[in-house]
Amino acid sequence: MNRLFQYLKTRPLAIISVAVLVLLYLFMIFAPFISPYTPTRTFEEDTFHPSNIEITRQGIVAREYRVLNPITWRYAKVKGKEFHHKISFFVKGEPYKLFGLIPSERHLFGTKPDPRTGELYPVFLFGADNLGRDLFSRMVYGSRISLTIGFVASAISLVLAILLGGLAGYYGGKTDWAVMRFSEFFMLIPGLYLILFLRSLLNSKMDSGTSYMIITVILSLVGWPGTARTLRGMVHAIKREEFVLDAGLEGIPSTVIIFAHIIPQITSLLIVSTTLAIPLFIMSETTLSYLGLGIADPAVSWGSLINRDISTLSNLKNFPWLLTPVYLLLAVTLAFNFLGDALRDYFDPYHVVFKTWKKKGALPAFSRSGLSHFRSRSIPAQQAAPERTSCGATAPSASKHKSMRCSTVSAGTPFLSVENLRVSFTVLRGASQTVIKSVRGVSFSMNRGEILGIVGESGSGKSVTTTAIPALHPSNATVEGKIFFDGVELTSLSQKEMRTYRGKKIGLIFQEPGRSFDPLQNIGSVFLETFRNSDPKITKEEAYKKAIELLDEVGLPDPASRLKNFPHQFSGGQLQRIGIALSLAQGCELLIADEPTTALDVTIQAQIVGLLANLRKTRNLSIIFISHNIDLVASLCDKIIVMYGGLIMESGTSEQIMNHARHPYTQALLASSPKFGTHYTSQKLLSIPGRVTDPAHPEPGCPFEPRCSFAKEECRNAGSECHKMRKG
Ligand SMILES: Nc1ncnc2c1ncn2[C@@H]1O[C@H](COP(=O)(O)OP(=O)(O)OP(=O)(O)O)[C@@H](O)[C@H]1O
Repeated sequence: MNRLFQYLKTRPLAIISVAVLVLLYLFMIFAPFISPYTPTRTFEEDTFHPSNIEITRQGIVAREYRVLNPITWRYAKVKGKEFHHKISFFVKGEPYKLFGLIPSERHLFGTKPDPRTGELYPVFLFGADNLGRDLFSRMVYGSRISLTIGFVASAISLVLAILLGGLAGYYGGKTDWAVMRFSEFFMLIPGLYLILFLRSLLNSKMDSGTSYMIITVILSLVGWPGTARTLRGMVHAIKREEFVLDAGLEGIPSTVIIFAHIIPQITSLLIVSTTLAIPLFIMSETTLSYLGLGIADPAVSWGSLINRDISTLSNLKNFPWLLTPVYLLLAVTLAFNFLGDALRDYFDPYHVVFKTWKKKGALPAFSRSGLSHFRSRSIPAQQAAPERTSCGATAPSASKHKSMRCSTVSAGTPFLSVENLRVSFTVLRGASQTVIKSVRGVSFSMNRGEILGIVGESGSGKSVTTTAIPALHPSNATVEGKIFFDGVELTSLSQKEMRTYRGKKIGLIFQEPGRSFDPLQNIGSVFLETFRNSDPKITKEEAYKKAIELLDEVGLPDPASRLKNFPHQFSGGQLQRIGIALSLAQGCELLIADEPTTALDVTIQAQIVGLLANLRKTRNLSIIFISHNIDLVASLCDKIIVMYGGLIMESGTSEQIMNHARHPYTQALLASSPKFGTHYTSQKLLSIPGRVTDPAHPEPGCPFEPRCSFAKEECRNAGSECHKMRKG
């Protein structure tokens, strides 16, 4: 709150707006005390009386105007000082009950009884209306309806918008369809006509309380669809963000995901739409009241004041003070808009305001309980003193699985072994279901501390193969085969058991690191939550110290000062480093790097590759490195797998693949890769002819056969082994 106040101090218009609104709401709460009279009190002799307050040498006085000009029939000043009535504060006046409870007769200001006549001369701060009622008192009382109706109606419509828009965006499908059609019904008719239509359906003679309730409900019903549709679009987009998908895969309940991950992303939108909706609702109520369909007598609202007091143009010309409620409405609308603008900027971390804050060293921290992406959820297993079992299990939870399944583990067992992996997806193509056979029997293994490269054209099945290891496949996927990780067969684990591995022992980094981070969470708090998940008692200082060490290890310059920064304040390469550091913070043993350098320029690519190579050396980290760039893969990896059409075409050490490639597909890949130092004029860059195989209709034999210049009849038959390779 203090931070918000500090920020608002840098926005003078917002501060003025807050002051105006606070004042108005105070006036509303203390209306009977602030206003000299009740809104229905009439002074029959003073119809259309102008403001009569003057500042003289004697102080603030109410001047008598009770001389009518016989030509204009307007009041004229009565000359002479005896016609002044001194205005006093906390004077006795009409009795009332403050908050309906505390009886009192004191009013903020007024005149004292005339010593000669004992009469109370009326005070008109803004003048009087056609029945001689004090306009100021009526405006103060009118604010009770106008200001609350805006709040209540916008609160109801906001709740409706969050519920319906949120449900539609999050669940999609039939829910989305139903909510959208329902909202369209309300949006088809222009707002004002709809309000008038709904109002006209109801009884025109209602008491004040009923008319207040009815109007609030009508305004809420008309107000929700716009916000709901915007919310639906945002929720729909956010739920596809990696940090939200990851949370879902970790088994976090939908309600937690909605409230911890999604709602915070749309807070700024909600705040802005609420602050903008309030004046809109106030105006709508005013319009209704102006048209005589609003708040019923004897209650007053600003709208009803405008209706009754300025309903004829001659009134406006002769008695301009009757326009005061209009000016007030304008002021309130502007105040809400300025405040809404400032709040939107405060809650938007992308806004330039953060630069100013950074300079002052007072960056606002957006701590969001429960917010994190999947990297930030667990125990740094390596740091948490691993307990070794006879089978070599390293974490306590892993040892449980180990005890069940380690009978197959022997001394020479590879760290990771994938056996005959098949992954297919059932999708709708047109009206019929199609099975996409993305991975069709892939086997490979790697040792601890090894770096394995996977190359192949787009769609060859590299990502599907590797995301199957931590079971990151969607619900329409069917996975067959076995995956042994450190002796534990992963495909037999339940989702709950899998969480011990996914994002923890098995870390992942992707092509676009920015998408794995919650944009509203600064890096320091991401690390803090990561460490707190495993050690709830860890202090902020300890967590930050560890985070700084890790960030230093991955080569982020000046890590201590960067903890306060948000994801958008880092470059792609820096975010990739942070992602790696977060994986390490959770005790990652196998890092799957899916095209981690594709979105980076060559200098940064080289730095990230250097970092991975270094981590393998210092931490004995095992890495699977996926890339289209076969030269880059060869520079980093011990072994390379070449994939195409969901199959391994060829595998071997980097040296074998680069210098003695035997499969025509590998040779074609190498030929189509530009060589460093070669000018395009001296070496023609080749492309592989033909179209990439369709995984919905895979070839029975070698998938490369239709594009291969060495293809023979036998390549079309069952079996994918290349005849060139068979010949040795
Ligand atoms: N969820 C899914 N539903 C249907 N098909 C999918 C799904 N995910 C992947 N595929 C298909 O599986 C095949 C292999 O995809 P994969 O992402 O593994 O390719 P890739 O080799 O990693 O390509 P890239 O280099 O472009 O990332 C592609 O044809 C892809 O369209």
